[in-house]
Amino acid sequence: VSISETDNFVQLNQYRLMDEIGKGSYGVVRLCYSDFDHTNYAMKIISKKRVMRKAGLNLFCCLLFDNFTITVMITSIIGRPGDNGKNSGLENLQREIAILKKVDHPYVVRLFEVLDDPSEDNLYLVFELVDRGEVMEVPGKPLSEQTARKYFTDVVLGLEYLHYQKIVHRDIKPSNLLLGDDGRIKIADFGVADVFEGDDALLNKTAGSPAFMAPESLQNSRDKYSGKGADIWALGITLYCFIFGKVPFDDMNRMGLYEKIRTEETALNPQLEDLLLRMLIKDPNERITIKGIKILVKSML
Ligand SMILES: COc1ccc(C(=O)/C=C\Nc2cc(OC)c(C(=O)O)cc2Cl)cc1
Repeated sequence: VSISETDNFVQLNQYRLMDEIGKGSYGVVRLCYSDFDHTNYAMKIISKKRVMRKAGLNLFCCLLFDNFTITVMITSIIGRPGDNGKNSGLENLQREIAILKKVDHPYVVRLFEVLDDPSEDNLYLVFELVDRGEVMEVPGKPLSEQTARKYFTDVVLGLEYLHYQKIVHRDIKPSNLLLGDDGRIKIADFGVADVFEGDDALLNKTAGSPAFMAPESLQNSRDKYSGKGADIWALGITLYCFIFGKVPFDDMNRMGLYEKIRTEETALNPQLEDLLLRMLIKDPNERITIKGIKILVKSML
């Protein structure tokens, strides 16, 4: 990887890096332009050190002699029982890249190239640019029902493809759904995705974003839970976000949030829906009255 800092932009091989267009726990995504094919791409920049640290690896120590940097990687993988160390940072990264190389579907983001200079901390993933970025902000402006249904259908087909390929995504949420100029959705971010054998992934650790975690993944029992089922739950929370512009379960405190996910009925309970429908009856003679509303609300409380 030849890196040149001329003027005020970075050139990586044929790619000229431009504005930052995405940011997350993984690192940043920058818009980049290729001199080869005169096309824009999205470049995800991942710090290998940060990935290692995040995976609970000990620090490596770097001894500097003269101008040589002899990096002695003294790492001890703090594996959790049953992890058999597969969660070390670089294994995570290799798994993510292997999955990205395997997927090929109109509703899943496409990886074109990986630029990895062993002597460099950064790893560069070159993706197709999905022009309009994240489908929506959460909390944010709800989508119209028609738009919500359109996007939801794309995600369902994209997720069906991933499950068919024996991949569970494990972090389905609006910020990982990118919107193209063609109005189609692409599922992105396989940072915590997993491949499985047989009919389903049997998981025992949580992953992804707390507000989208399935209740069965938050039980204190050691029982394993279905990876596909957890993706479907996250898809449900995502659809709720499309319609209401916010997540159904929220709490300042992580434990409080988990309790709500485990126990609280989804705010859109049938009675609320029933009340809404009765208030929105076109025919005023059929429409619910204040008296009727008070009876319904009382039965809801
Ligand atoms: C306003 O215009 C915009 C156009 C494109 C973007 C954009 O692309 C953002 C994130 N992109 C990505 C993120 C990923 O993970 C977190 C992955 C992955 O790891 O699969 C791939 C991509 Cl592309 C943003 C704004």
